[in-house]
Amino acid sequence: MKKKIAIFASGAGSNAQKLIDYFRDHAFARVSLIVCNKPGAGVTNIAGAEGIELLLTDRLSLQSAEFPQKLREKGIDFIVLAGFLLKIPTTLIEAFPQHIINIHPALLPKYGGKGMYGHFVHEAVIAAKEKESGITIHFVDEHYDHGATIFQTTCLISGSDTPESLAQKVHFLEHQHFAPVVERLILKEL
Ligand SMILES: Nc1nc2c(c(=O)[nH]1)N[C@@H](CN(C=O)c1ccc(C(=O)N[C@@H](CCC(=O)O)C(=O)O)cc1)CN2
Ligand SMILES: NCC(=O)N[C@@H]1O[C@H](COP(=O)([O-])[O-])[C@@H](O)[C@H]1O
Repeated sequence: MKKKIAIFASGAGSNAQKLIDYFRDHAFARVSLIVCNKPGAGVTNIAGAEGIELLLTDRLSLQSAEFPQKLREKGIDFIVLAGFLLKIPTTLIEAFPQHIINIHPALLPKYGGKGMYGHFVHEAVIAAKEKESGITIHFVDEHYDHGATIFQTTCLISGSDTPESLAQKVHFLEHQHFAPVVERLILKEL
């Protein structure tokens, strides 16, 4: 039986699309659910185009005692956060211990925590005149961007880089590395 991946996303969904493409016809895993808290977000259109079940949620529903059971009933094995902007509650973390991972568009522990998402991250990195940035893939714990690091890789920042050009460099790294890292985690438990 293939492992079932649920992608949690709130935005455009470029990482979700890369994960879906990577695990299409994959030997031992597939993306079977997309969870989103923003009706109309780009990722909801990807769910429709790909014929993948979409579960719309909100802060209250996510925190309900029923939510983890809902995912279990759908046979979800792994939860992958790809630009999801709500805090994952301990109820869900305890229901999926070491099976919830997140990608952050910077080199944690710097530039993480509440308020550090999307363009806010790249603006802070550029404002600090950092010489490099990158991505961090980590397990999710009850705090933002605090769980154990699984993978990190970097990109150089030039003097002419803007938050927008840095975002493009970081997206390139995300699209290259996220799916293979997810695959290696799943492979470990087969
Ligand atoms: N328990 C955890 N939940 C989540 C984590 C995590 O590490 N532990 N990672 C985030 C993703 N993320 C950074 O990688 C992140 C997302 C959002 C925020 C944030 O400040 N959100 C705002 C609300 C934004 C909105 O609703 O538009 C807030 O909490 O006020 C910080 C970091 C996903 N969940
Ligand atoms: N702190 C969380 C955070 O900032 N996540 C970031 O949101 C973007 C989502 O892009 P996408 O919707 O195109 O995949 C990605 O760059 C991801 O690292």
